[in-house]
Amino acid sequence: MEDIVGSPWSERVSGVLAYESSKVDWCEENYRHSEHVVEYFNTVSNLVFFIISPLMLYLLHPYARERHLAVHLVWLMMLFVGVFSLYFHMTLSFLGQMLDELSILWVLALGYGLWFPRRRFPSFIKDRRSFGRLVLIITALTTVSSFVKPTANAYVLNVFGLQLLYVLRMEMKHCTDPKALRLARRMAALWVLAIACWISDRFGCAFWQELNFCYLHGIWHILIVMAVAYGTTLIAFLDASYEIPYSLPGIQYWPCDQWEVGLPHIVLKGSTKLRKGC
Ligand SMILES: CCCCCCCC/C=C\CCCCCCCC(=O)N[C@@H](CO)[C@H](O)/C=C/CCCCCCCCCCCCC
Ligand SMILES: [Ca+2]
Ligand SMILES: [Zn+2]
Repeated sequence: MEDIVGSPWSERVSGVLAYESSKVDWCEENYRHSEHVVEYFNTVSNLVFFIISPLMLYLLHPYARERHLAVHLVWLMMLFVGVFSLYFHMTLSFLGQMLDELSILWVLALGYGLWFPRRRFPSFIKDRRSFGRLVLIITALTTVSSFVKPTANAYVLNVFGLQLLYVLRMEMKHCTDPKALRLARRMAALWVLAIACWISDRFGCAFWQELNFCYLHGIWHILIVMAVAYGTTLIAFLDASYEIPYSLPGIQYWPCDQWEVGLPHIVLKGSTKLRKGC
């Protein structure tokens, strides 16, 4: 028994679970508010995932019901990203870092598989099913290679994020709906603010420590979840306009549509019975 406990394998397992076993450490001072939570504000700020994800699941339900219930997996997985991100900042463990980063990778992959516009598929891809398989293979390979140099993972994810924004920009070129254009501008503004916080926390920590303001990574959590809420609604709107145009998709804001304040979502103004009858 002692042999098993003392084996290199069990040492390795407890190593990856150990507090501060990750090589990544954000600007916020460690153990400032609690001896059990390494980065307190960075941990607590993940609550935004648990507020926004259920709301988005509820708000996108009419679109998901009409298009495909698998759409719900995106915000269900965002809940897991929130859990893993919370665990990572609470412990700064290597396991926490990998769960946090790999869950983001798989949400991005799911989003690509579900929503990547059909007309932009590579020429050798026939349908969405084959495209899904290609995304699955690339994601599985990226998952394995993420263990080679874990400190590079976050940068790779940001490159995937940039590619996603490029696809969205290309798609918006054909869009004339003023509400969708405003939504796209807001999403871009949120993303720019979010990434500025992420980079500043990573590379400008000495400056922020002088100002005694080390909360930028926590603010990134809040802004990026809002950017994803705006981005997924925009992609869902474009997808519905091409794939289920009879449903006459529109964009509305919850709780206040008049002022366009809050969370955006899709409303389907067209009759779905019409399609089923034809
Ligand atoms: C046509 C494709 C549609 C794809 C839709 C995909 C929707 C989900 C996209 C991204 C999920 C991002 C979740 C962010 C969680 C943050 C957790 C975190 O802070 N982790 C850090 C460590 O604590 C880690 O260093 C962060 C790494 C960088 C992550 C980069 C994510 C890129 C997000 C791009 C979002 C653009 C907005 C538009 C979304 C539709
Ligand atoms: Ca820290
Ligand atoms: Zn984080």
